[in-house]
Amino acid sequence: MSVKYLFKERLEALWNFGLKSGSNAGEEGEAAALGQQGERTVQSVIRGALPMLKRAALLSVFVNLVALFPAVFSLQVYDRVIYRGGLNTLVALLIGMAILMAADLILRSFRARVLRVAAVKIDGQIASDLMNKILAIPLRQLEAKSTAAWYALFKDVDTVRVVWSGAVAMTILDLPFAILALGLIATIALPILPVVLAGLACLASLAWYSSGEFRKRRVEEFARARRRDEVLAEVCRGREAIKSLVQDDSAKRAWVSSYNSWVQESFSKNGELEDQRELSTTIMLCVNVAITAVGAFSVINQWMTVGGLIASNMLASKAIGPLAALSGHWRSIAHAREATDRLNDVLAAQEEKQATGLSLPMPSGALRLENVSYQHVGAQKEVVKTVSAQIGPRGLYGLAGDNGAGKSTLLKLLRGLYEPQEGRVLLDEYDLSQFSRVELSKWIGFLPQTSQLFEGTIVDNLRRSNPDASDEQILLASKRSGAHDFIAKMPDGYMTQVGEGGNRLSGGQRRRIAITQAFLSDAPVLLLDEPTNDLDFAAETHLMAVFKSLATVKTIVMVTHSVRLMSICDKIIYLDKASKLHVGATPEMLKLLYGISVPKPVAPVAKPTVAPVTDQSAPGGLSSASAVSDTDTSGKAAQA
Ligand SMILES: Nc1ncnc2c1ncn2[C@@H]1O[C@H](COP(=O)(O)OP(=O)(O)OP(=O)(O)O)[C@@H](O)[C@H]1O
Repeated sequence: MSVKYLFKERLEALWNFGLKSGSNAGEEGEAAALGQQGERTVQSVIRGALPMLKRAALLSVFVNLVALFPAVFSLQVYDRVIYRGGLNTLVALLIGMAILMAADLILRSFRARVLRVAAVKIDGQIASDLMNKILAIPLRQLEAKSTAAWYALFKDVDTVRVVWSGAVAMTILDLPFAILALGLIATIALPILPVVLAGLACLASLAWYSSGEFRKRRVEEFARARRRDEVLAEVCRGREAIKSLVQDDSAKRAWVSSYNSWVQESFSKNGELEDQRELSTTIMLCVNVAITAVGAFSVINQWMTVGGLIASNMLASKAIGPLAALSGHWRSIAHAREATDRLNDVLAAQEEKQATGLSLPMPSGALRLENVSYQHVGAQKEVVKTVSAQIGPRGLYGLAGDNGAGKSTLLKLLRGLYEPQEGRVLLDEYDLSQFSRVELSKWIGFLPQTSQLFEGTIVDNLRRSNPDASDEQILLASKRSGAHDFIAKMPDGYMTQVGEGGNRLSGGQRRRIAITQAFLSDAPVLLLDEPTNDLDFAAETHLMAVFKSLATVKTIVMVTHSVRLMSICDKIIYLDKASKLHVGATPEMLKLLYGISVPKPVAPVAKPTVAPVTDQSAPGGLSSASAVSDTDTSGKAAQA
């Protein structure tokens, strides 16, 4: 290693004050973002940043010491240079001050840099812990808060970071040095000391008076700002409904009400704060005037020098400045404390089941509900109450029931997304509650009721649900869902950008991509929530054949209100209003429920457009090229 390199390394270490270089700090943040850090609280993250904060405090010692020198300089200039005509002394003092000013600049920029790195560490770790936590919290807990409330937690991270590494931290670091300035005043201008102490007492009372929110542990303005943001988020999400159903007035009313509530509080509180700020400025001015008056009297009586008067005026602002600034920082501190409590609550929240790590054989796909009950957060009663049923292995099951009967909830219980409060859900002999969500995804494919795509290309979205999927698997799943037809016709094909939430695609196109995602799993169980919603007749026809074919090797349970779709099911599971499950063969159930006979043929199941699917446990499974033929979705078969 060359001397030059060593020197450079030492210099970098000195510049970084023993911290890792900027790029390493980034890597640290990245590692944290990937969830490689253990569980934490906000306090433990701050403790982790303490070495940096201590370095900033150490630098503050030097910064504050250097900051006393201009006063000493003035003292020397007035008392020695002017009275004795000591030009040489002036030059020497000027050189000394130039060196000190340069040192001051370097120390300040070091301190700012150390605080910046501390900010990255604090923000990076809390934000990544929060993100990991949000991803690990059970769906039930996630649903208990609004989207905007989860989003606001990241603003809380900003608040904590700013307080610990911004102006508030600097003020707190500067506070103890008021004593140093007072000591110097006592040495060079003792008669001035009582005036400064009186000023300090006034400012301390003001700081105490203005700390109401800090003492109450609540900043009302920010609580109202969060409510305003929640309304705003809802208005933005519902923009299509607002436009098409002309809900402008109600949207505006909701926004105006939340906005007014926030603005009223903000206006009155900020008015109070401004008054306090003005008062502290007036107190400081009064202190200056009093110092000059008392100083002049003392100089006349030769109790102190003119230099002492000038210097003590400068020192007084050093002594009382941080305390004056503190009155303006209380709300930030109070807000940071509230934010810390909120973040700690979330960081301590119970997580989903961790992976067992066991490599178990693929189940056959037999689902069993044993006296399962489930109640949503905030609901009055159970939506599913002591239900039992045996589903599969293999076969196509239609899950029917009135709106709000609990079908989607039941499907999520079967997927292990909700854990029953009573009873068990079993897949073969395994209780689902022992496995992680990721482990279950290998056994159970799922299609949610609403299709949610994310910004990016079609293929990015497909890979989200199975990052290991090969191009062939993606192609086959797309052909199976019927998505390939429209994707292939797009100018950018699978690389087409879908836009925010998939808004550049039609509802039916989004649905087909969501179905492709479900098909990308090689699981023996497929749970589909209203799969053919938004689909045209031909696409539904195509999928009916696919489902029928897949059901020879998989257990498929689909929630549906479509009698056409129900008619191809082997069995219908009906969830009634009293949360009772009725399972029966399709013809009998359709007659019983809707008073209709199965129209024959409803779907072209006699001549499937999908080749029979081989046992999915065999290598290839869904990806088997023979499983799907290039399907005609024109609906000709249905018309036949
Ligand atoms: N996240 C939730 N928090 C609180 N209550 C919920 C939640 N999700 C659903 N519910 C309630 O549970 C009940 C069943 O909802 P679910 O979505 O399971 O019904 P569904 O049978 O699928 O209805 P639909 O046919 O209309 O889709 C409804 O009364 C609903 O209000």
